[in-house]
Amino acid sequence: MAPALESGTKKATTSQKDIELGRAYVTFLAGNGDYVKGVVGLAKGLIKAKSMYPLVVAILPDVPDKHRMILTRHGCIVKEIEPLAPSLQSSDKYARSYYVLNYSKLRIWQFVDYSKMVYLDGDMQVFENIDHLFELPDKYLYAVADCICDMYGKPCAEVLPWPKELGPRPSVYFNAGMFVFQPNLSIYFRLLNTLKVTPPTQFAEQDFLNMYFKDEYKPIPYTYNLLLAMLWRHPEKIEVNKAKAVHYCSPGAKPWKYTGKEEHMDREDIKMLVTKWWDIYNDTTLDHKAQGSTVEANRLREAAFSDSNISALYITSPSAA
Ligand SMILES: O=c1ccn([C@@H]2O[C@H](COP(=O)(O)OP(=O)(O)O[C@H]3O[C@H](CO)[C@H](O)[C@H](O)[C@H]3O)[C@@H](O)[C@H]2O)c(=O)[nH]1
Ligand SMILES: O[C@H]1[C@H](O)[C@@H](O)[C@H](O)[C@@H](O)[C@H]1O
Ligand SMILES: [Mn+2]
Repeated sequence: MAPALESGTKKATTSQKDIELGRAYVTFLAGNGDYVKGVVGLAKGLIKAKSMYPLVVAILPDVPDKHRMILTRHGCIVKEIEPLAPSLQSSDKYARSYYVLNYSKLRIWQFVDYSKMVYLDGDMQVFENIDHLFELPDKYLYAVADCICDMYGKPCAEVLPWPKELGPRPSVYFNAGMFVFQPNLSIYFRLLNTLKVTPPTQFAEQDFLNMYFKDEYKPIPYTYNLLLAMLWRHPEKIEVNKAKAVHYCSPGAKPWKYTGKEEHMDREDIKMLVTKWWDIYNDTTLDHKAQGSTVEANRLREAAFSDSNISALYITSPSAA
């Protein structure tokens, strides 16, 4: 069963202790294109939702200085990572050619200054506070099922094909655009070693993570990662107006280059969600807050972790599970 998640049950108040717990959101940015707009939008969305945790941006070396500075100005903590790609060759094509980049996402398991993180794709937006996700019991990987009609029964017709090279199909396939996890160096090195002997597949690191975490994965409600395709695939499973986090992942859906021309993109609900994204992106009052509260929270957090002994203590802290 998906664990109960109630935003209303825990009162969110920022304190030094919360910062010391080493919690942060994390996203991923590659290249010099306009995904940086997605990350800025996300940073502002988290501020608007009054999240008390900072946004770390794991960037590849090809992100230009100009973009790094924009991110810092919006209160993000920028951390450069090395590119990572599978060493084995495969004749399979990726579903989209750039998906190969996403294997670098596995580097975030090395961010052990943080005890728990919520990963969000740069093409996601947060419309409500989701800080309570950090309260989920340790030791599991939490994510939203990717288009499954019956979470505990048979996958629906549109379910993504499971590559047979990766062994038995997991009982539920999750979307890797959002997940709750714990950075951990032994898991990190195991991920890297496993990648060395795993052929690349259509959905790149998403397939890989589904394979690797199939026994630790726990589904959480769709509201934490509303894949736009759910609007036409399974409207009965979602409540679009109540979505806490929306994932603009369908072709043509990226708000910063939305034209409405691609298939499904002229739907009224899509237009509404794209407008909501722009409202946050264009809201300059959220820039002002980025200069104040979030930057200050980040400063305090960095100060809390400046003593490596303290951070080592958190890394080994016992599981609440
Ligand atoms: O040029 C790029 C391409 C991607 N990204 C980053 O990589 C993330 C993943 O790319 P997409 O969001 O375009 O991918 P989709 O959401 O369409 O695809 C799904 O499948 C992918 C398979 O690799 C990933 O698992 C992804 O998280 C999952 O939601 C982006 O959000 C962004 O954060 C960049 O920064 N620059
Ligand atoms: O996992 C996939 C992937 O994220 C695609 O980019 C998206 O278009 C699909 O809707 C989703 O099921
Ligand atoms: Mn995405």
